[in-house]
Amino acid sequence: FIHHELDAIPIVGHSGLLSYWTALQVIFTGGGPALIQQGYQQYPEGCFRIARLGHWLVIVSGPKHVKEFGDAPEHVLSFRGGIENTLAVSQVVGRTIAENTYHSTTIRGSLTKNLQASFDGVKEEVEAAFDDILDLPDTEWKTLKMLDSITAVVARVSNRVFVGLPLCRDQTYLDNSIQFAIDVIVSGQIIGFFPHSIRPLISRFVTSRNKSISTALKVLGPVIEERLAKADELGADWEGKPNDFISWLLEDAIGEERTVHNLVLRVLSTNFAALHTTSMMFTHAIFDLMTRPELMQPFREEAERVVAEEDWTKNTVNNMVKIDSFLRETQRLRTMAPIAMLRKVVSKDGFRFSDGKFLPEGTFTCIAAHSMHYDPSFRDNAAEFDAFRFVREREAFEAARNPGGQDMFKRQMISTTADHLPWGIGKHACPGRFFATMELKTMLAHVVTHYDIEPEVPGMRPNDNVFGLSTTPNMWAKVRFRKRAVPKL
Ligand code: HEM
Repeated sequence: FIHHELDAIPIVGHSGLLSYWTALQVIFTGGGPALIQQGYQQYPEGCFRIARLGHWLVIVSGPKHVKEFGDAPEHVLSFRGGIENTLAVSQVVGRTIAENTYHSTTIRGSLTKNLQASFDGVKEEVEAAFDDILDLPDTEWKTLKMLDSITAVVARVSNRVFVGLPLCRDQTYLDNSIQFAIDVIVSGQIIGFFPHSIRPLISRFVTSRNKSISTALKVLGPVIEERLAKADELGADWEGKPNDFISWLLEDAIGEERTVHNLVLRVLSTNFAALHTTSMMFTHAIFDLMTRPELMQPFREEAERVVAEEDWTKNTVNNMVKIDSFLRETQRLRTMAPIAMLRKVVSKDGFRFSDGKFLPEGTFTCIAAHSMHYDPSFRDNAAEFDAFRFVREREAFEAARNPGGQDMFKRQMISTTADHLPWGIGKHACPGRFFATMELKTMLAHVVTHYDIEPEVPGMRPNDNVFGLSTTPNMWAKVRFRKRAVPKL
């Protein structure tokens, strides 16, 4: 905890020996979000630090700092360094994944370019997955554990594009992909408590990841083996090649990445990044919708109108502006953590903001995203859930005679701005956000047109779960679903 170069940065919580007490409180008592909010109120445009076990975490706020933070290159502010410290990726998943993130390029490039082409599969899988997983044969109410049900739907829909049919409906494959992420987080955090020098030793005892990797090798391995064999035999563009994420990965994979083992790890890692993030976000959206029943009708009307105009296409989903605004508002208020964009300063010259604030090499740092989202200086009634906030902002841009201009995009779900950080911003902004947005909007349009929903306890939004510095929608909460008598779409 002694790091004199950080002396200029104020401490929130205890300092000295008692800083361990603060660090333990953050881990075990759920006090992290309140501590960060307290720091933010004291230093809204600046930075402060809180104690974590064994190091300080410098928390930065204000759009100007955020912009400079997001633009900093990897060799100065390292995304990988941040993740490695919390999840020990190189030990838990493997060195190749930690050192080479080419799958992010495939996600940002090929997956995004193929959204239109993937749409029919996504739509079909949304329908089939909700049918199978909610399992509502008639129009009676059924009470469902929401996060589990939604995770099961998201796993199927995402994997329709990642690995295609029939594997995207294979229960062993799906359960394993969901479990892999949980294994990584749990074992990564255990290993992360130990100093780097003994992590390889500790990781031998934290073996669950080996189990999920070997299961994935059994179920997904043969599919990848066949694709590699076809590419070797018939060339990269063989006739009948499926248009899915495995094929796109193979187009980008070179050298040691073209082995079954390493490609299986890439698909697992993509699932890791995609499944729980999307499921938690959609569960939050369901909680927000069920406690605001007045939103059902406008959403139904919008979905029915745009589909009537041009049937179901990716473009139809783009035109659902109310649903887009609602989901963006859910994301704004229900961040996955009080902080975002964890980084490690890896340049030996440290990192200096333009106003002179300095972070030395080795510092862990992040943004007070949640507090910024709730800050009334960035938006009116910031603490209030306003489903149509971004519809109005889009209309205001149109009225300002800038239709289709850059500003229009700034209020859409996919866009990142320095005061709206659910996807991060800058160099590492989520590359899967275009896919996630299409998936989430299609799912929500499907839910509102096919079901009625109600909270298990009338009017009550379940409280979030807080674990250290992460928050999730309530994992145990249940929601009542009923098939609409006459589904319109
Ligand atoms: C609602 C769903 C999602 C949310 C809220 C979300 C959020 C984020 C955030 C906050 C980051 C980190 C930004 C940073 O630290 O600067 C990130 C990174 C990432 N996300 Fe997402 N994500 C979602 C869905 C997805 C999906 C569907 C995929 C894959 C198809 C994906 C792939 C990734 C990858 C690979 C990275 C690392 C980027 C890099 O290496 O630079 N995400 N995401």
